[in-house]
Amino acid sequence: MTAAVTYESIKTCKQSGARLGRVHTPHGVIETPAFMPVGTQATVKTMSPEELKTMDAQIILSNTYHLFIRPGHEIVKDAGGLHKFMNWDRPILTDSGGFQVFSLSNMRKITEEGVTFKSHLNGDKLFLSPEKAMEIQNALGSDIMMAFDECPPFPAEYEYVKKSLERTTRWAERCLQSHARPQDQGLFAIIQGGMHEDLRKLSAEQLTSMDFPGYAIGGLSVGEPKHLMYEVLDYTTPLMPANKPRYLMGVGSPDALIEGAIRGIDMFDCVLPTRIARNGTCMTSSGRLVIRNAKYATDFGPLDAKCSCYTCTNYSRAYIRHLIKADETFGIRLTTIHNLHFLLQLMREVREAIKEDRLLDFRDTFFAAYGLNDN
Ligand SMILES: CCOC(=O)Nc1nc2cc3nc(NC)[nH]c3cc2c(=O)[nH]1
Repeated sequence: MTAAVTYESIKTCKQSGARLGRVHTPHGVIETPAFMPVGTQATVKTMSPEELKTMDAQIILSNTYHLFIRPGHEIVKDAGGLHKFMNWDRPILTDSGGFQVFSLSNMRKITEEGVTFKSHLNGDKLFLSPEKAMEIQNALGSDIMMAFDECPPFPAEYEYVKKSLERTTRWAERCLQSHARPQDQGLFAIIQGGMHEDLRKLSAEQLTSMDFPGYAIGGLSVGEPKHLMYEVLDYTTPLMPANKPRYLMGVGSPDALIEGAIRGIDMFDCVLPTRIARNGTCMTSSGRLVIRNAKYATDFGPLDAKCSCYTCTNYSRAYIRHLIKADETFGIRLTTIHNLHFLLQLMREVREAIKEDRLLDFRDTFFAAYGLNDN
């Protein structure tokens, strides 16, 4: 049976553990390492699909939990699936809903069967299980689905993390069993194990023995210091199959994207660029810029003189500051366009640096300009 999602290795960087690849999916190819803009409720907030294509977003992420709660996966199915519903014909990855339940819902009860929780919208009592998460993602018709997992809190007791990862493995097995359309949808498993090397190894061994088309690293970017996240990556990515995509969940600051790519990660997602854009914080090549700052009131230059995005080509800091202060939606659109373009452009430059075996040099240059040289 042809797998819906396959990984093509193009080259590895001679200077680091980074690699260039292509992820082939039913809705197109993704050049990796790649950043995935997050479209939680079937939209990357304030962006049209055409604008996302203009900045060459290759794949977007949407949330199973949110679409299950509203409008309901049956409606999306009746619309012809998520691609049709949101008019996006490139790849879509949907998460399993696990993380949202743990991070959004206040009341929840975890059992072997699944998770009972209250809707964060109206308090309705709801239930998610591996089988339910697969039913929803099948209805959405995403190209890459995530196995239903538990992301342990940080910090968490060793014994809790061990029991949790073993249940995540049993849940992954149940996802495989209930996968209705493996020929149309790739199912990625999620490696857990907290900040413990032996538990990460245990989780990786259990999951890679089940031969999923791709693997994610979960349980990170949950409040741990960045050096700890990099340490976990140092000993976890080598445990992952080299011929399958490696996806690091919830990671998206510029420095973490570069450090993750250096450690062999292929795919990233994060709400950061779109979330901080909504309060007027912009990523620029010389660090973060908070546009509300009074000093930009008469600054008629672009957000970033080195940026070629629609926002930097046509509008000034003064104008964008005015719109954000006036709570004008167009202001949020302009900062969102810029932040997404910034990260997508960064990944293009990372791929170029890998091609030329100079990713560590690129990191040093980028960090010096971005103000992250902490060595
Ligand atoms: C995106 C796929 O998500 C899942 O299905 N489970 C899952 N999601 C996570 C999302 C995360 N976001 C962050 N930081 C912002 N850390 C995350 C961890 C997980 C996870 O372990 N498991």
